[in-house]
Amino acid sequence: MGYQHIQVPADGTPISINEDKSLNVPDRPIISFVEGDGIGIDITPVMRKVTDAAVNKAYGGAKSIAWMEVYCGEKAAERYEGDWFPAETLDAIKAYVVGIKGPLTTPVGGGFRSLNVALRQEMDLYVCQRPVRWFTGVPSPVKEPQKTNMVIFRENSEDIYAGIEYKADSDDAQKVIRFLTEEMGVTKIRFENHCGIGIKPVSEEGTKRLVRKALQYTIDQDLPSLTLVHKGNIMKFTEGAFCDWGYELAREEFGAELIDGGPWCKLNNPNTGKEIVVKDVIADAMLQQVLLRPDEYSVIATLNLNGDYLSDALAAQVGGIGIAPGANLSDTVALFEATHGTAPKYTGQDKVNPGSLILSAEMMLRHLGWNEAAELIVKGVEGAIGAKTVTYDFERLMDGATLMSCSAFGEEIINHM
Ligand SMILES: NC(=O)C1=CN([C@@H]2O[C@H](COP(=O)(O)OP(=O)(O)OC[C@H]3O[C@@H](n4cnc5c(N)ncnc54)[C@H](OP(=O)(O)O)[C@@H]3O)[C@@H](O)[C@H]2O)C=CC1
Ligand SMILES: O=C(O)CCC(=O)C(=O)O
Ligand SMILES: [Mg+2]
Repeated sequence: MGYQHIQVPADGTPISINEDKSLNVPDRPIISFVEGDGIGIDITPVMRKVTDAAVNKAYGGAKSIAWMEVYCGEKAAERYEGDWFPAETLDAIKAYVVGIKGPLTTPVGGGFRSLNVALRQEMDLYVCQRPVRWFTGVPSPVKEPQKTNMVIFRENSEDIYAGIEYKADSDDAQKVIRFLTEEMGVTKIRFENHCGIGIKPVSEEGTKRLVRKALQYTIDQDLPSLTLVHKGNIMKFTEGAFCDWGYELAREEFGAELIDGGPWCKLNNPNTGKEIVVKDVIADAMLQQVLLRPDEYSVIATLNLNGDYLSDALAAQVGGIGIAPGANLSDTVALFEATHGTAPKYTGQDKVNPGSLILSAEMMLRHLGWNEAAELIVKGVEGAIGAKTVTYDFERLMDGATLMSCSAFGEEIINHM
């Protein structure tokens, strides 16, 4: 395939997708990566080095990754005459099936829309999966961080996050406001003048495909519960519908039965026979529940914006967004990325924690079925933290720790594999 700026590694082989949607992973798969803006320049090379070291150690050279750089954000704009989101980047990520990305900048209040959200939408990466677990020794603001062990399934394509919004005073905003007031009988827009408008689409199909993935994951990983997190008491036909459709799916597709007349329900794991409870919690209450009673929650399915808030909040409980990994998934394509952003004040200082992106690569290795290499990454991270050789974010909260740069922390991880 001829690309303008993307160099396809001649010695790699593309991953292909089997009819049942499983992956056909060659011994030297081509994996696309976006370096990312801001601290992307610091963490992405470290992630690649650690990943290569884990793969090499696990398979003694029999397997390796052929990295293929693709461009998005500032680095794309430099190469593609100001185009921040080149079409060939999308084509390549899709064509090569599995990729990993550093964070990308999004201006607040104006400028272009989020490139991160655009990547998810363009490839219909409808699941944002963000595991939250504590690594022994990581400084945490809670007393018992080991009790926090959850996996967030955040709907990644709909909600207010989809970016359908109109600027105050624009013709579009005024048109929507006129439609609402004149044709829909809306009387509750408090200030119609100088009023921005956002739209919150939440569909049955969008909800069910997300909850289906979350419940299947709960079954596959033999976990005790799935919690639907929503603000359905206030936003009844969007967040409330998300909750209703989630329960409906559990009952109709997974055979869940009501507990005490519902709406909570339960099913037996078809693989292990263990009980799985499907429950719901309203989003504001959930933010205090996860702090006070974290061990009562396991898998979480939630809408896009709630999932965004919840993932940073939960990450803080287990040590911060320096070690908060994630994956954006469709039924075929997977694009792994950290939970955090570009942390611009630290750009190029070789300072920040590369852990989030490294643990995103760990998820990627499991996605490829390369579990031995993934285990080595976990071992390396645990070892480096256990030895208290850590980056500034942990060092400032740990007694007796040795401050490591971003790249030196990567080396420590490799030394502990
Ligand atoms: N998926 C993506 O690409 C995302 C992109 N963004 C974008 O990133 C930009 C900056 O957003 P901002 O709100 O500042 O959020 P960030 O997540 O970039 O940073 C917020 C703070 O989190 C801490 N932090 C972040 N990354 C790390 C790390 N690797 N190691 C240690 N600490 C870290 C730092 O805290 P401290 O100051 O305490 O050291 C930092 O100041 C925005 O343009 C935003 O839109 C945001 C989130 C996701
Ligand atoms: O796209 C962005 O700039 C922010 C996205 C974000 O915060 C997230 O996905 O967690
Ligand atoms: Mg976020």
